[in-house]
Amino acid sequence: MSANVSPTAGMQPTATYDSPFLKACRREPVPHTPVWFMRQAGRSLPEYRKVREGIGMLDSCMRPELVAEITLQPVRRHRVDAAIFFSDIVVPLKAIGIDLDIKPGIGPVVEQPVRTRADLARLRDLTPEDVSYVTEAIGLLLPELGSTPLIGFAGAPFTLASYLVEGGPSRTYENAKAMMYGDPELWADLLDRLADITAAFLKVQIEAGVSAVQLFDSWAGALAPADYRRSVLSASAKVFREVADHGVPRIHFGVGTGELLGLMGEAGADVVGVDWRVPLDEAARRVGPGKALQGNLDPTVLFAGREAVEAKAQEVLESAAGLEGHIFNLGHGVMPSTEADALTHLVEYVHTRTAR
Ligand SMILES: Cc1c2[nH]c(c1CCC(=O)O)Cc1[nH]c(c(CCC(=O)O)c1C)Cc1[nH]c(c(CCC(=O)O)c1C)Cc1[nH]c(c(C)c1CCC(=O)O)C2
Repeated sequence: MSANVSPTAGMQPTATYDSPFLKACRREPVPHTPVWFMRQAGRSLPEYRKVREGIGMLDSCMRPELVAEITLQPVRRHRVDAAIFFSDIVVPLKAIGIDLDIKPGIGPVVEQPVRTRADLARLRDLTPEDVSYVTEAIGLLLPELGSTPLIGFAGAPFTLASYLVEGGPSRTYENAKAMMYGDPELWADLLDRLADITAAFLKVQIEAGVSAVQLFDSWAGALAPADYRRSVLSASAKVFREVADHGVPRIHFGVGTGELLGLMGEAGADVVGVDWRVPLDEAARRVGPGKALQGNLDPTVLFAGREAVEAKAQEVLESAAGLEGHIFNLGHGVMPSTEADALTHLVEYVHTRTAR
């Protein structure tokens, strides 16, 4: 049984359930604004670079002890309010047999892109046995984390499709969008398959004991709102619906999604992640009532020195002052060359400034 089942499910609240991060997700009062960073585990940490030496990215995701160690590193060093499970959005695709790799400095590369109806057959259902190393790693992590919540995650159908159809990272998504505009039926079936795989992957993590889940639709900002509504929203909404009755908060995040925030709210998450382009008070108006917000310091601010970091963090806190439920984060992932100490200081700063 997971350590953070809601009291409405008949369980006693636990220290994890009462953590600032989970309280903020539920829009309850918090002792201080909780902080965590997307990509907090990664190349910004010398201890990460050390343990990853000579081990490929995907290989490292399949070694439970290494996954647990890497997940814990930023919690120990920065005292963030949540851990994020060390994995990657393409892990479930690899686990069902898609021939792909994560190339250093490039990202996920798919050997044979998905372009035709026949290619869909390669996307079989994901079973818990396909990712037993994930369940095992979460089992190792929970006792080590104590009351610090663990966030599970998956890639959203559109972002996964962008890698599968393009065959790798893209700036224009021309092949993916060509399928979306040119063969809407095939596109809908592809996104529906990916929604099932994503929901299954999130359920594995929830059953293993994660306290919250985040759906990364990192590249959804490439879409016009009308196309997002017509061709993407229902697949992401299906993922949120599938995990709705598990009692863990669901976070929805994308980059460059200012014009999509209302629709992302409609997709059904409890918390919406916002990048740095839209101030949080304006984001709250766009997302609509009843949802917490997560964000949104520009990750490049961390290169500008302490004074600038504090001033810009203060701006984020001020624009969040009227919100019910704010989780402090960056507007996108930590950049690899970020000074680790700048992140530690930022956590301390937000905790001190918001202590109530
Ligand atoms: C788009 C996307 C991917 N992966 C992910 C996303 C969505 C988040 C986002 O928008 O950034 C999600 C992801 N990938 C990773 C995490 C770990 C958890 C954390 O946030 O700390 C998470 C949440 C580890 C990783 N995933 C990857 C790394 C870097 C590889 C390494 O350290 O060797 C890490 C730490 C590889 C990866 N994987 C992907 C990219 C673009 C890259 C970068 C390639 C590179 O710059 O080398 C695909």
